[in-house]
Parts: sequence; C-alpha cells; structure tokens
Amino acid sequence: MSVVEIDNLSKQYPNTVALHNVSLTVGDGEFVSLIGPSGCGKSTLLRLIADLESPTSGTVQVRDKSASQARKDQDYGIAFQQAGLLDWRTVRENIELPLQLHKVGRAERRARSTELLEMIGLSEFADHRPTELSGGMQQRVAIARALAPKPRLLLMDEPFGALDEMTREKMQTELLSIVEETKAAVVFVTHSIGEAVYLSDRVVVMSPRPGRITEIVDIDPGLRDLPDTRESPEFFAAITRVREALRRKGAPVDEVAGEPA
Ligand SMILES: Nc1ncnc2c1ncn2[C@@H]1O[C@H](COP(=O)(O)OP(=O)(O)OP(=O)(O)O)[C@@H](O)[C@H]1O
Repeated sequence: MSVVEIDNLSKQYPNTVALHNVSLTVGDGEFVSLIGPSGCGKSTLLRLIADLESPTSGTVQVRDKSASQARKDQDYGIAFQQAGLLDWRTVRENIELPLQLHKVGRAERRARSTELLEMIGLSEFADHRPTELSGGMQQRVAIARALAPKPRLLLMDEPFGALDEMTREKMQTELLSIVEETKAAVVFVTHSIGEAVYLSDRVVVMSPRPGRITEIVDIDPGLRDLPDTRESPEFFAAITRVREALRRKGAPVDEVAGEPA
C-alpha cells in the first residue's frame, strides 16, 4: 500500500518553475531520500506533500486522502533542520504538544512521552528547557515530537544538517531504529549522498530548472546489515551510483530506458 502518491505535480513561482511533472509513490514503511543540487525543488516537494504549499497542477495524496485533509488529520510528523522546539515548554511538554492538539488525555500523553523520552535516551532531561540541550539532543526531541502521534509518515527536511559528523552518524542510526520500531514511512531531504545511501530504500535524484526527478536509485536492503556499513565496498559502490546519477542530470525518469515510470 502506498503512503504518498504524487501524480504529475508542478509548482510554479512567479519567476521559477520549482517543480515540473513530478510523479512519485512512497510505499508503506519505505524510506525515500530526495537529493539534488541547491534549488532543484526538494524542499518544495516536501512542503507540497505537507500541504504547506499548493501545487500549480497535479495531485498529492497521503494515505488516500488529499494533502490538506491529511494535514488536518495530522497524518504525518514533520522535522526540519531547525529543531523548532518551543523554549517556554519543557522537553516533555514539547513532545506532548501534537498529542495535546489531538486532544489526547493527560495520562495517555504522559505515558507516550515517557516511552518516547526513553526511546531517544533523554528521560533525565524531561523537565529541562530545550535551550539547556545540545543541538543533537534538541534534534532527537524534535524527532520524538514528530513521532508522538504514531504517524505512518515522517517528512524530514535536512534534520541533521546542522550537526557535526559524529552526532549526525549517531542520529542516522537512531532514526533507522526508530522507524524500524514504528514502521513509519519517511521522505527525507538531504544534501549528503552518504546519508541518503545509508538511510534509504530508494534515493530520488533531482535536477533543477525545471525541478524534476531524473533517476531513482534502489539501495540494497542488505547494506545496513553489513558489520560496518559505512566502511564497506558495497556502501561506496552505492555512493558512486548516486553520484553518477547526479552527474548525468539526464532525462526525466519516465524517459530513462529501463527505468519504471
Ligand atoms: N516562496 C518562494 N517564492 C519564489 N520562489 C521560490 C519560493 N520557494 C522556493 N522558490 C524557488 O523554487 C526553487 C526550488 O526551491 P527549493 O527550496 O525547493 O529547492 P531545494 O532543492 O530545497 O534547495 P536547497 O537544496 O538549496 O535547500 C528555487 O529556485 C527557489 O528559488
């Protein structure tokens, strides 16, 4: 079953065609990364899925609903580069915020935030303010907040972009175990080829002017189970495949021979 169904989506700003005829399906529990040069429309595509923008033409469906209905129903969690936590609320209160909006009762909210705090390893910081946490810790809280209502879909726009390399790798590993546990599908925007390869089932390669999908690179699901994935020749081979796809900037995916539309 598909979680996101994007059909012939175009987005035109007054001076820019940000996206042109983009079609993409994201399956249940699938991890899909969007990668491409600056300005190719990655964030625009994510914002259209989240109904934070309206398309010029084409459609987006989230779990068989229109994007706007899915937003009203809060069918997805969002995490962006800036953790975007509310400084006047404690860490626990931040995590509970979407549950409050869902009108979940106090006891259930507390139980869920306790479970999530444990999952992200920050139980002892429950009553701290976000400003007392490091960038990586804040990012973990933002992810826990996005996961609180148990969404089947997570939309993430460079959530680890501001972190140092070591914290970033740790967060990537944590994110994978979190989505494995919650079975959420993820649409993930990144500038890092390594990050895209490490996390994804499929890497969607985009090119600008007009923004479109040029190739989709499948990543071997066995890659993550290798003893030291990031050091393995298989990992570097996959990175090379994505890098070459980025260099090709070829025809849209439905015109690339042998590629599915
Ligand atoms: N609100 C807006 N008004 C006008 N043009 C916009 C707006 N938002 C984005 N654009 C344009 O649309 C194009 C795609 O922008 P978008 O932010 O989606 O790219 P991106 O691939 O996410 O870039 P980056 O990797 O630099 O974050 C760019 O040319 C940008 O200038």
